[in-house]
Amino acid sequence: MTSPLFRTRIKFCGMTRPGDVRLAGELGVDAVGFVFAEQSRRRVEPRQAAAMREALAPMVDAVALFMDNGKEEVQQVVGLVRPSLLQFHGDEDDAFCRAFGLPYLKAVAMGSDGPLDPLALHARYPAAAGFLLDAHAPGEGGGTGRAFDWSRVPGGMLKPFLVAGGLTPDNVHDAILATRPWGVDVSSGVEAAGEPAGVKDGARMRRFVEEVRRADCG
Ligand SMILES: O=C(O)c1ccccc1N[C@@H]1O[C@H](COP(=O)(O)O)[C@@H](O)[C@H]1O
Repeated sequence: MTSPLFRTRIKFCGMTRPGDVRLAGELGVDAVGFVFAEQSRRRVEPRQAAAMREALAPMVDAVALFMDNGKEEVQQVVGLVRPSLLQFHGDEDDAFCRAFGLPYLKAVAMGSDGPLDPLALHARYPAAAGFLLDAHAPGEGGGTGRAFDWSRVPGGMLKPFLVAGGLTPDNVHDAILATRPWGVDVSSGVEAAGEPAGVKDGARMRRFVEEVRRADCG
């Protein structure tokens, strides 16, 4: 059997423990995310994220996630944590998102009925490295474990996009076949039942990666 050339990128978000970060690298995950959004149950302090970053394998991206945080706070995180990618979930505009000299992903709320217009999105965020299509409604935070209707992902996205929201080891294979994204992003779906938000489950992390690889071979 020949190996596929294309590989769906994987991001595990909302990391709170160095051991989970280490395992993500060992499993071949492409990026891990640290959440700095004010209201998040997975929010970590910059120093905590900087310590977790030490557990990161080489060639794995550290992503810093914000939702309407102030400029000074983003700058502080950039200085301490040294992420290679930023992710913005709030009302930030393109000028704000690109002001930190790092590539960024802009989250797009897919939890409303309106159609997603790739041209309008590109015009609004011309400097975005890509988009993260997440299940939450406009103005809401993510990380809810809720999925959106994958048939709403339009063809002709002009930039790489990640699908997020309610992904689990049980549905990520179908999500990839339905949307053919550049990458997938998961938080709740690889967490341990009965533990505080942010605590990941090693077996679920492993199975999630296996299911993405299975989709890539399909
Ligand atoms: O994880 C959070 O707490 C969070 C808070 C505010 C904005 C975004 C957040 N997480 C992002 O949401 C997606 C989907 O999460 P889930 O898999 O449905 O739990 C996650 O990938 C994060 O990027």
